[in-house]
Amino acid sequence: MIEVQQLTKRYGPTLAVDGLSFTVEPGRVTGFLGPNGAGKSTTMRTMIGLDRPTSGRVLIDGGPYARLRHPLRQVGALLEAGALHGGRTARAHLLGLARSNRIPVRRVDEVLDVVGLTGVADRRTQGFSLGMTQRLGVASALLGDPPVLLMDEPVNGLDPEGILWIRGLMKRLAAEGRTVFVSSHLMSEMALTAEHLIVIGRGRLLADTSVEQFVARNSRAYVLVRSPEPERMRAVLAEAGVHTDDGPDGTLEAVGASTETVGGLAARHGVTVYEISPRTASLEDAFMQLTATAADHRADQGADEGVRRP
Ligand SMILES: Nc1ncnc2c1ncn2[C@@H]1O[C@H](COP(=O)(O)OP(=O)(O)OP(=O)(O)O)[C@@H](O)[C@H]1O
Repeated sequence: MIEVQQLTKRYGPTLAVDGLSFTVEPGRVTGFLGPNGAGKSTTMRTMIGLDRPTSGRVLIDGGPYARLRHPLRQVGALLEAGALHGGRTARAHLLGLARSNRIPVRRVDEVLDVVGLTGVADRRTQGFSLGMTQRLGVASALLGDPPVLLMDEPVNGLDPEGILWIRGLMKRLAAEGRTVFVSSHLMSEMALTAEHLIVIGRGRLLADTSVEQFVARNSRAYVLVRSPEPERMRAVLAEAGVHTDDGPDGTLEAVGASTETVGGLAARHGVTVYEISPRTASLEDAFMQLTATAADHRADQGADEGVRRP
């Protein structure tokens, strides 16, 4: 379990993380979402002691990271791809980590197998593609068989096969009872991988919710109506108790009605329509809306303005 308690991190005038509190539970993948610059990487770095909080704290399984006796056996982290010593082979890199962290060396072959790098284990990493480097990063994170895993944008740079692989891996690790905390700036990616979501903007908590609830609340279904007489159409729909919002290019969005209802009403009242089509707002739209007021550019702004609460 990871407990973030009133975490604040300031870099000079920039408030990167602003009084953030949430808990990451074991046994499920928790997605950590926010637009660029929201404070995700900073939060994750403070979790493993790479950044010191300005105030507040993070507890990993009840204690601060600095006090963990065998950090690599308690927390595995994939934070920056590419931070490798290029002259070494993948196997040598993992053996070095295993030895310095008192991890049995047999784990090296096990994790190479898990990430699919057995065939290139004795090649120097400087020739590795981004995808292979990312896989080696995952192998390093898994080396100590840790109960807590942190991954910062793990699908970045991966091809479609690599993306499927990492999604499956994260779900498997969570199903084994581990705490799996994964950041992304893509809602659609998290909807496919995570069970729970922590959404932040400008360093503040915007939502702490199950993916199911987020989808149910935010996948707004409506019928798009294109008509040369939109105001008549709006009046007819209103009389039937159907609320309309303005859509793009003079269209109407009939909320919560079926295409049959809208088409039937138009025919009965002789309103000309060119298009009646069912639509669903995408999760990405919902995420953008949630975080819109919390976009970056905060260095010169008051920290309290414009942030929506869940
Ligand atoms: N070492 C640093 N020095 C100064 N400012 C920093 C530093 N690290 C991060 N910041 C600033 O803190 C804010 C949060 O950055 P952070 O990288 O944590 O966001 P993020 O959500 O991970 O974004 P991204 O998705 O772009 O990685 C940004 O305004 C960033 O410019």
